Amino acid sequence: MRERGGERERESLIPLASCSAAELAEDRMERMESMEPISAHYTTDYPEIHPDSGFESRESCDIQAKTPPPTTYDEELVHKTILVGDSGVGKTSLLVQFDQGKFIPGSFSATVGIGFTNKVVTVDDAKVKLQIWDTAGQERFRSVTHAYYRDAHALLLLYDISSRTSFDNIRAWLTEIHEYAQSDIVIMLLGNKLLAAILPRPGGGSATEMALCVFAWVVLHKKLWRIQADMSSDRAIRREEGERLAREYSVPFMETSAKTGVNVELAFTAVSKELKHRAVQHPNEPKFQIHEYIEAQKEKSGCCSYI
Ligand SMILES: Nc1nc2c(ncn2[C@@H]2O[C@H](COP(=O)(O)OP(=O)(O)OP(=O)(O)O)[C@@H](O)[C@H]2O)c(=O)[nH]1
Repeated sequence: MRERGGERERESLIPLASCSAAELAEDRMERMESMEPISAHYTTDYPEIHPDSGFESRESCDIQAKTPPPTTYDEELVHKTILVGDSGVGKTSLLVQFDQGKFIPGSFSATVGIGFTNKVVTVDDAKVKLQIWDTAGQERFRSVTHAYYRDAHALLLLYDISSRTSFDNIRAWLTEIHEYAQSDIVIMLLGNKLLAAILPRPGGGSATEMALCVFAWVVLHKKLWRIQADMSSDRAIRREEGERLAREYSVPFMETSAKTGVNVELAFTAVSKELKHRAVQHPNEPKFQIHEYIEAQKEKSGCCSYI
C-alpha cells in the first residue's frame, strides 16, 4: 500500500498484491461481468455519484454510437479518464496536483492498486464530471489495468522527460491502448517532470511583468538563480521528440510538471473540453480543435519559458 499521499490516499487504494493470481483473475471476471470497479474511493467532490455511474456496457456504448449526440450538454454524464504510463512517471503526483493543488515530495513509493478521484471541470459554463483513475504503472499490474481501458472515455499517457526508457515505452503503451480501449477514446500525451523555469516571456504583459521578466532573464543567464525550477539538469527527452511522437499518433501533447503545477490544469481542461464537445451536437459550430486550443492557451498564459 502506498505510503506517500497521506491517509486519504491510503484508504483509497485496494492492494492488488495481496491477492493470489487465481483470486485476481476470478475477481476480475466477476467484476467485468457485473461492470463494477475494483474500488470506490478517494475524493468524492460529488458524492451522490456512484462510481458505477461512469460505466457503460458494450451494448449501451453501441446504442450510443448509433444515437446522435444531444444538442445540449448533459451534466450528469461522468467521463471515465485514466492515467497510464510507466511506474514513476508521476501519474499519482499529477492527479494529486490537479485535485489538491499540491506536490507531495519524498521518496517514491509505487502505486499498488487502482483508485479514482472525482473532479468537476467547468467548461464554457457547463460542469464536466471526470472520474479520474490512477493506475499502477508496474508491469505486474498491467493485465488489471487493461480491464479499465474498455470503458474509458479519455486517457492521459505520461512519460518522464528525464527518463528515456519511459519515453521509449510510449509506443508499447499506445499499442496496448489501441488494443483494449474504445477506438474513439480521447488520448493526450504528457511529458511530465518538466524542467520549468517560470519566467515571463519578453514582449508581453504589464510593466511589472516586463521588469520581472528582464530581471529573471538576467539572473537566469548568469546562472545564479532559477525560479521555481523543477528538475535542474536531467532532461533526457527534448520537447520536439515528444511533439514528433504525438504528431505521429495524432494525439495532443504537452509537457507538465506535477511538482510546480505547470500545465496540469490545462491538460485536464483540454481533455474536458474535448469530451464535452464530443457529447454535444452543434451542427453550425466548427469542431473543437484540441491541438489549437492547447497552443492558444500556452500562448495566452504567455509567462513560461521552458528549459
Ligand atoms: N521533480 C519532479 N518529480 C516528480 C514529478 N512528478 C512526480 N515526481 C516524483 O516522481 C516519483 C514518482 O511519482 P509518482 O506520482 O508516484 O509516479 P507514478 O507514475 O504514480 O508511479 P506508479 O504508481 O508506480 O505507477 C515521486 O518521487 C514523485 O515525487 C514532477 O513533475 N517533477
